[in-house]
Amino acid sequence: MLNEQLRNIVQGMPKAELHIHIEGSLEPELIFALAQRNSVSLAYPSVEALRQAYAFTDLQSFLDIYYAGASVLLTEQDFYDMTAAYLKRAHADSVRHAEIFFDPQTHTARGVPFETVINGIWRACQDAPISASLIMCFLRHLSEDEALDTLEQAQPFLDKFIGVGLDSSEVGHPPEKFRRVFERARALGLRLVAHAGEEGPPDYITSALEVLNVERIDHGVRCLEDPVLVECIKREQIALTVCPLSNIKLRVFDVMGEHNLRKLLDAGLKATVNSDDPAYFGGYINQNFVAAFEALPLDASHAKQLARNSFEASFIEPEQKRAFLAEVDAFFANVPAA
Ligand code: HPA
Ligand SMILES: [Zn+2]
Repeated sequence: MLNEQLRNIVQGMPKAELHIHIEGSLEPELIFALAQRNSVSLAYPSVEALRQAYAFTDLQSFLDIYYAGASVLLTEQDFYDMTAAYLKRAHADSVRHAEIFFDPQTHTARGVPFETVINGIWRACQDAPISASLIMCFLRHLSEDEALDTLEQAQPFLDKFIGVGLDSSEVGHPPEKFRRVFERARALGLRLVAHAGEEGPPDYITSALEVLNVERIDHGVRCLEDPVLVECIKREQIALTVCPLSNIKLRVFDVMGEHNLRKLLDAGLKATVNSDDPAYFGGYINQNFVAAFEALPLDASHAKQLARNSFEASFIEPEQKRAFLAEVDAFFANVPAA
């Protein structure tokens, strides 16, 4: 059991969340409520039955259920309600700022208009108790032409999102498949991130950096297999948005005690802790901190480092960033061991 002082520290410290798929925050109860509201029929008879299906063996087995869950989202209000619920939950976890992924192709493929998706999510961010911005992800199992088409559809909404990312099935869909669309996004002034090195090999991290020019790597835990890559990530101060509970549920590591979060920090890498898909992986951001700190040799000094990393790695304006970092330092001023 985590001692009470350390638990209070990780729960109360100001933090940013940089790796959260908004569709992955859709709780089974809300899936059922939206299915009823929209007269959508579900393959599961009850909330409990749906929750029982959340036994994953790898990334793909999760994605199949995650896309099925998202099928209840039809109206702007649905997207608003889902996002507002996450933001309220994040606020309770002392999250001051969130950079939220959304997957428009999951919805446009079902006939939901692009503007319905982005307007609902964006409006909830405007009404939120915390600072929040959006990152539009391309589904890597689809073609680059489809990603280019999505970026085209997004052009009238460039004031509503700050960057683009790459998610969904990793192995067999290397970053270089999306070179042109990332080049185009960069020319539009968008920030760039990509999932790499979750299930995929360290080479995918290298090509996300070298071919796509991403500024942050989502997951990236497999980087430790390649010492040259580790040196590069360290030199360039590339942040890794690590998701401990996700990595256990999707069997990237067998048990939390084998997670490499402490090793990433010891290697001097700017690792952060995030929830990925909290409704599916058994916990929001603070539960990720608690689970990792319970199983690994991490103390108050690591908590402070992780809180600072989360703001340093964020895409907020420098002045706001300095203010958040000062808030972290003030919080830890009363913690002797930090
Ligand atoms: O963890 C993830 N990996 C890849 N794609 C995803 N889409 C939602 N969550 C994930
Ligand atoms: Zn993810």
